[in-house]
Amino acid sequence: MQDHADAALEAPLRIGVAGLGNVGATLVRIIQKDGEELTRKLGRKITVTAVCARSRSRDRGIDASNLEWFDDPVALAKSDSIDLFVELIGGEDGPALAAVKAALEIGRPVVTANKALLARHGVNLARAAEESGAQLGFEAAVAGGIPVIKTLREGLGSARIARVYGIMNGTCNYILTRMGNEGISFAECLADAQKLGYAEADPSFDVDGFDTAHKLAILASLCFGCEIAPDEIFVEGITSISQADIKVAGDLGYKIKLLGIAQRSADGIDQRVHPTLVPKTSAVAGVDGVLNAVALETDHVHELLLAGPGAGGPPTASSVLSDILDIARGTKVPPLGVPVAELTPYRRAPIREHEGGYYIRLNVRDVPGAFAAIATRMGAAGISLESVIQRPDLRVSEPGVTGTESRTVVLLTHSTMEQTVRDALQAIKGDGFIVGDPQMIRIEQL
Ligand SMILES: NC(=O)C1=CN([C@@H]2O[C@H](COP(=O)(O)OP(=O)(O)OC[C@H]3O[C@@H](n4cnc5c(N)ncnc54)[C@H](O)[C@@H]3O)[C@@H](O)[C@H]2O)C=CC1
Ligand SMILES: N[C@@H](CC=O)C(=O)O
Ligand code: NA
Repeated sequence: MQDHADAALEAPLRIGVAGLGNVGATLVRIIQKDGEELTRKLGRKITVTAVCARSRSRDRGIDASNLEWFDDPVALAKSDSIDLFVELIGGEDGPALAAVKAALEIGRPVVTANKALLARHGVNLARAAEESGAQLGFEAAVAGGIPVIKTLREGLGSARIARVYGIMNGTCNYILTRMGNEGISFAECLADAQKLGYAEADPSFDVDGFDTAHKLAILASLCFGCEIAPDEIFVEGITSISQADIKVAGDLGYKIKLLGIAQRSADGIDQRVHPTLVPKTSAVAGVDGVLNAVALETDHVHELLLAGPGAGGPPTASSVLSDILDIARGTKVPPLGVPVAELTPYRRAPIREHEGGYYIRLNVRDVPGAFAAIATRMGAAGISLESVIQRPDLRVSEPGVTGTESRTVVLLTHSTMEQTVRDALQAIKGDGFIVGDPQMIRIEQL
């Protein structure tokens, strides 16, 4: 009791928030609404005293009457009128970078949800934080509301992690889930994800896989103690996934998820992001809609799966708030789990050919000899097929081809080297028996 009474006498923690969009405005609303309860929990008052936003007149559902307004995020970051700076502008460079750097350089704690910024500049920002003794929190940057950064920095601090994988983009998971469950088009699902505040300002970061890659690069650094290396990641997005793929995969016992996977090997670290067929019985297959899941395979606790909301204003703002509370409590942790000098240079595992099963969808011309030619190419490459399915009911339109000229054929391969599959498909395409490009999706037996 006495401790709390003493702590209540501490000066309030004055927070400055730059960026009052979806996450920023939600954060301010939550702190304004729950302020008294937070103060009771913490034994110290926390309050948003200053903000920086593009428009002063927009109604964001917040009480702006006592807020100091800044037009320049760097001026806010450096202002003596705040104790902690929150960056919710977004973007890997520009004002977000300038403001975060400015705050850290003067020893001011920073909380950000900006994974693009951290993937690109995380090591330098962690170094700046270390040099000035400032704390840098970014729980919201990876898997929205799931406390995965805290788990890695604190809970699993001593574990050796062999592999981290998961669903790390709420927008893509939401799109794939609704396309599958409701048969809605990709474009309509994306528009809804945007309306719900899940998507990035530029949604191509979501659907082309780069947002997942940013998060994976940050996770890989925390898991493996290496530098952050977003450019070393193989990235494939979900824009080529059709209703037909989701339907056939479902009939074969799989769901399609956009996974990020980072794996330690004797030669380095392998990181990849791509749509993946996962068995319906796997834990990640049950993670639908805007939910994310991160699986951590460790030496002692084996597999740990953390699941929860991956995007949206309230869960993201709640992760920002939990970083704020940690900083208010005086928790001190190196941003990347270890001092920057301890990070090992990122070493990409040599282009080890990916080996696994493949889902291949072809639009096969309705002419004699087509199937025999495909089977011959597969056999010659030594690719063993688990199943071959003809789906005349499912047509994937290709420019210039009417429905009756081709039929959808799906092949599932047994474990094969990726290059072998690619070469065989190239040869099949060269034979002229298929229309358009083959669809190829990796299968993971999780
Ligand atoms: N929306 C989500 O579910 C999640 C978002 N994030 C990250 O949180 C950050 C914010 O995301 P959202 O709120 O969704 O984006 P948003 O686009 O809704 O909000 C960003 C706001 O910053 C403002 N802004 C731009 N330049 C500015 C400047 N120079 N000064 C002041 N304000 C400026 C924009 O006008 C906008 O209102 C991004 O880094 C995003 O990647 C992270 C996890 C989840
Ligand atoms: N656009 C992102 C937001 C959270 O990081 C997503 O959809 O996951
Ligand atoms: Na998180």
